[in-house]
Amino acid sequence: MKLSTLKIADIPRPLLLLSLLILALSTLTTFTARLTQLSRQLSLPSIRRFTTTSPTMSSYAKELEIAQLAVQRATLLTKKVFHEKVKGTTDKSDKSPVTIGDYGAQALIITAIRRAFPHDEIVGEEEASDLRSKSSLSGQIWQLVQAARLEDDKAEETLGGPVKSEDEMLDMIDEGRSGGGAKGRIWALDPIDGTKGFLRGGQYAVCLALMVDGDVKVGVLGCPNLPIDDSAQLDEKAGEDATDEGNGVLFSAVAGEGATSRPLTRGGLAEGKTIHMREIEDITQATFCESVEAAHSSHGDQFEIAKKLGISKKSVRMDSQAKYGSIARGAGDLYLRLPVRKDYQEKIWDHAAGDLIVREAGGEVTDANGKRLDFSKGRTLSENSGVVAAPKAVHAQVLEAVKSVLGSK
Ligand SMILES: Nc1ncnc2c1ncn2[C@@H]1O[C@H](COP(=O)(O)O)[C@@H](O)[C@H]1OP(=O)(O)O
Ligand SMILES: [Mg+2]
Ligand SMILES: [Mg+2]
Ligand SMILES: [Mg+2]
Repeated sequence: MKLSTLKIADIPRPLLLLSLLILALSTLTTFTARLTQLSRQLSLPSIRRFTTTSPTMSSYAKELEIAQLAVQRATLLTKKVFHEKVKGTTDKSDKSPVTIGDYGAQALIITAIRRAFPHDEIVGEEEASDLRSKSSLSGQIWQLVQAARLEDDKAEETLGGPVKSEDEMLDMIDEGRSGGGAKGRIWALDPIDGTKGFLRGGQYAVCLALMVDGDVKVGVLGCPNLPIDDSAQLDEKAGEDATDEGNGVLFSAVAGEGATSRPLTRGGLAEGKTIHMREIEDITQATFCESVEAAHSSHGDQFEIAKKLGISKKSVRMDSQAKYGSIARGAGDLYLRLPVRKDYQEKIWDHAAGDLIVREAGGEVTDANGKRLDFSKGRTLSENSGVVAAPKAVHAQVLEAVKSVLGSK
């Protein structure tokens, strides 16, 4: 029989039904993929939820993978600098320290974001102007950036390959200049949070978060010096004499999908585990975390708040957003950060990832007035004052103690 004379009636029924089924399935798949893409572009969470076909398929799967791999790769560089005696430390205009580790990690992470999401904005802590006039420092960073490769070709390919030249590296650092705001997709990046801890041999974190229309949707924290074991409880020495030997954890969260921890590796991503905050039956037994640096939060107020709650255990002093990660996995319970100075505005990159990870692990994060942290106001949390993070069930009780101590000052 000639093909041109083939009639539908001549095709065997089972074959016809099978062809129709394949056609219907492929049309549905294309339609669903297009709808997901459209909803992402328009930031329509309701459509996105509807089109997510399986509960294990994340709404921000690609963003999460890139963010985790980029942070993991950057920790290869920061770990190397952590072990160097000389860390290329300089002072910024606000007198805070910055090292070759901070610049190198920012260059690596921004390069990965630029390759995967060329239209997204980035709010990064560092900028390259000082490096452009200090060529020896820039050269040292370039050596480190070239050496920081994941030992997994597929992972490197996912990240879009290495930084191409020293000039590109400087340009990438400067791509973190966005002013932030309430519209669109904006990444918040702190390449080394807790630089003072990093220099002292304490805890530090590589922090990255994606905000969409001012809301944090994806958060990743790389903490090379925290124990891998989620159940390792913090003691008062946890923030001191830290090392990455046998340690290193990568925390992550996607809005509405929970929080996860996995060991940091030198290659691809390790298997992750869901993490939860600890359920506190008796607040007097809670472990509370605070900054090491007395200039960053009020140790005096925090002591009074703990006393008011009946907590007699000494606080755990620890640098960086490692505090958020630690309470999110129940290694500690509370994180208090009460302002020392009225004029200091917290930076979004110091809180975005940690805020989401704690909330997704069953916690509540507000400022000292009980307001949610507002990441939509630009590079700083200008509408907030301090941070109070606690398991949901006891947050109101903790906040009451905060208000009572601050109100009586
Ligand atoms: N006066 C301050 N109050 C609160 N945080 C501060 C203050 N000065 C600096 N910081 C920030 O605290 C963060 C470290 O927090 P922690 O003490 O919990 O480790 C750093 O990112 C640092 O920002 P930066 O160094 O970028 O200026
Ligand atoms: Mg920081
Ligand atoms: Mg920093
Ligand atoms: Mg800094």
